[in-house]
Amino acid sequence: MTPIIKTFNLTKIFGSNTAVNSISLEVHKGEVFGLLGPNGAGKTTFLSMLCTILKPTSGTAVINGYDIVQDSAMVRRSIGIVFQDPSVDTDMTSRENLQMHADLYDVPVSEQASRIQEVLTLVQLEDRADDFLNTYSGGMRRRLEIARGLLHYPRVLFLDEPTIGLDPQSREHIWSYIRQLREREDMTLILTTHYMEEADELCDRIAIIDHGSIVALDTPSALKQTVGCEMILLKTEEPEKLQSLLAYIPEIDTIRVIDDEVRISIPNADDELPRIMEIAFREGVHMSSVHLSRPDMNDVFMHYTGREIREEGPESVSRMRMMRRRSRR
Ligand SMILES: Nc1ncnc2c1ncn2[C@@H]1O[C@H](COP(=O)(O)OP(=O)(O)OP(=O)(O)O)[C@@H](O)[C@H]1O
Repeated sequence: MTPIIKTFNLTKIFGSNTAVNSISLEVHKGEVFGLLGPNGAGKTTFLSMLCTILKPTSGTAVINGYDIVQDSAMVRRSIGIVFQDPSVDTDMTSRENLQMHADLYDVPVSEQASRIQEVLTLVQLEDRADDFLNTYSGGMRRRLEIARGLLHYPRVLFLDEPTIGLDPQSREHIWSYIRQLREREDMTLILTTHYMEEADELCDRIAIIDHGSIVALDTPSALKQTVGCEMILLKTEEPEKLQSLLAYIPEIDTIRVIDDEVRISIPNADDELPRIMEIAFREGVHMSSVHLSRPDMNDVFMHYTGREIREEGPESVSRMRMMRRRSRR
């Protein structure tokens, strides 16, 4: 796999605070790569260095073959940025807004009209392209921001919390555009999110950042496997009988009885469940409930950071971040 981003001991220190601590990683071409971490973990600082908004204190990174410090102008041409703060001018239409950005980003004049149409179609805003943005919903504005980040054919698109504050339906739409981008535009996407489900659904690989360092990096399924096994929980009036019937199944890691429940720890619980049900049925063991549980990204996050992301709440996080950014300006 060809890396499109490589970071080498990338570090950012603010006074006595090491916000990003010597991060070295590779992002492959065509990947959707997620950054997860608690508040203040260093995600935005890491992204800001890659986007050439902040200079590293030490270390470096190469994007699309260009060094973020030496060749920052070429890095900027290679990337698109969709950051969280709403930055669209609501007294314009989508088409006018995109036209202005096509000029800013030096999209060749002969290609501008067709490219604008292309990105509008991609985010399904073509029917509303000539309406003023103050008539748009939050989800539509976010879609326009994505379209704008794509105008100049970037090789890498950075999305900071792309669906924060959106309703579930708008979120699903954004997910589907992100998937299409990878397919249609042969693009690499780096996103930060506070939604565990989003990271799980969208990302090929996820890096968990805590206190400025990467504490885990792998595919969502591999990360989940590191934190625990899948479980099948069967309630029955004959738990000991069921335990002895199932005990010989070689795939089972452990099988325990607690009260009226048989608890089976087993990899690939989905695949093994029909066989377990068949044995119980054949031997006449009646079950009052069958429950399948597997570790999710919340368990992974908790395992590696010692914190529950739900406690922080994405909306309050969003507000805090906006306030912080405004106070930095
Ligand atoms: N411009 C700055 N000046 C001083 N300290 C900063 C600056 N930007 C970030 N920091 C500090 O660096 C650390 C990392 O912040 P960063 O915004 O990168 O975290 P984050 O993971 O993006 O958090 P969140 O999810 O809350 O946005 C924090 O301790 C933060 O206070």
